[in-house]
Amino acid sequence: MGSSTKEILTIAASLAASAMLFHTVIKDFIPSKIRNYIFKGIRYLHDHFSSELTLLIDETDGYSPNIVYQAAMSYLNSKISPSVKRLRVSKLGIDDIKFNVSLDRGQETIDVFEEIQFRWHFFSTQMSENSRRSNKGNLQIEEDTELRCLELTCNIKHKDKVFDIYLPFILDRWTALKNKGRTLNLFINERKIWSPVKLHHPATFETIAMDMELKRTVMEDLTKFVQSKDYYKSIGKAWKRGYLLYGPPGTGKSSLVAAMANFLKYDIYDLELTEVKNNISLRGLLLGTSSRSIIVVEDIDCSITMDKRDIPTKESDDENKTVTLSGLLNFVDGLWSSCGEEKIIVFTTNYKERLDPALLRPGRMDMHIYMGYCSPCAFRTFALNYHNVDDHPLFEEIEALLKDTEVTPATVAEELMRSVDANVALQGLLQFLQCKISDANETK
Ligand SMILES: Nc1ncnc2c1ncn2[C@@H]1O[C@H](COP(=O)(O)OP(=O)(O)OP(=O)(O)O)[C@@H](O)[C@H]1O
Ligand SMILES: [Mg+2]
Repeated sequence: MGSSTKEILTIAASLAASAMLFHTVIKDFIPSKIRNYIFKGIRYLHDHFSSELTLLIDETDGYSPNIVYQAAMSYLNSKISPSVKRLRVSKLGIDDIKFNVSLDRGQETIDVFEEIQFRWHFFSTQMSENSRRSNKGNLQIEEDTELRCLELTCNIKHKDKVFDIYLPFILDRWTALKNKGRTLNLFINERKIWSPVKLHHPATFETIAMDMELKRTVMEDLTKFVQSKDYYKSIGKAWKRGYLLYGPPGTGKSSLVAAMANFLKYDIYDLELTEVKNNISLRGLLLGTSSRSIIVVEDIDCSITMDKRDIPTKESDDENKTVTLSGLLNFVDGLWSSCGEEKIIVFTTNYKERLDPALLRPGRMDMHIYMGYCSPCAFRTFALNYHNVDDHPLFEEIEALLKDTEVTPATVAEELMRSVDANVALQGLLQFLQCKISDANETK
């Protein structure tokens, strides 16, 4: 190629690039139809003359999270170039030494890897779903959805390196980080998309105060589950396990879910059913959960109307209007979960007796775990964890009172935290229990 031709191409490419920049500037002033028309022309010019390779990495691949996107986001957070002018900053716990810094939408950063320059651009588009129709012609969803995307650009001559070295490197790094347990995520459903936040729940099986035998059974059950891939395959069942945690408020059900996640190094998907519009959205969300995760539906008795599971006269109508128990149970039975592996589903409730029998049927939830009022054994766990005390003259009296009254572990924990001095804290708990019992006797 002659040098003048090269110059022309360079000028054309930079003109196209400036025009693309122009596009972002004019987007507030020109109607979207005209803007898209102009933009298509500009993009054609740019792609035609440019020697750049551009990869678009969407946050989701259909319904499933795109792990290339997740890995790249995690990688970029540690690679933000000093010239970036808009950053998102967060800190989850006051004890966290570092700030979590990430790119804001619309920002670009440069990463140099093996002397090759890679340009990353983080942006999002608003997809209006007004016009999305099901194959039966029904309007499915009327809301806007934000689609987040990363754009990776480099010289086209590095195409092989991008696919053979750079992206695998980013993915390996992410897998290593995840396995170290540093990046457990808690996903929360916002409309039809899962949003991750870092899971920083300190609960572990050591800190959970519950019957020792039951604790051991749960831990063994989980350990057996993760080692049973071949077993599930051989019996033709989806590799998943269901737990129903029930008991009064403040007995540690949510804490146990966090302990399970920390024990297995699994992410948690906290499924808020009241945020889900219909079975179609529910299906999308469930398909969007990744393997090695715990899906939790808290207070299942409140979040789904039990009688909604009756088969509707027009099933498609019902699918569009509401979330039904049958929609959820289809998943529990493995119809959709067979798309992913190694999943645990947990339902929690304060009122097991209010649950639909369909949910309690043998074989549906593999284990029913009762989280009850504070037992002497649970109290000893708290005393050890909070005050490093495994024996004390007041233990006998406290344990005798705990057998006579119903106090939640949350209340006992609160009483024991009132003082850093073990003697004072235990004395306080004793007085609290004595008052509670004498109040109860008076009202009889
Ligand atoms: N069994 C327990 N072991 C350890 N800590 C507990 C236990 N139960 C309660 N706690 C403490 O009490 C707090 C509340 O407990 P948690 O939220 O797990 O209860 P829950 O059973 O999920 O309540 P709810 O039914 O209201 O959701 C926790 O932050 C934890 O510190
Ligand atoms: Mg809870």
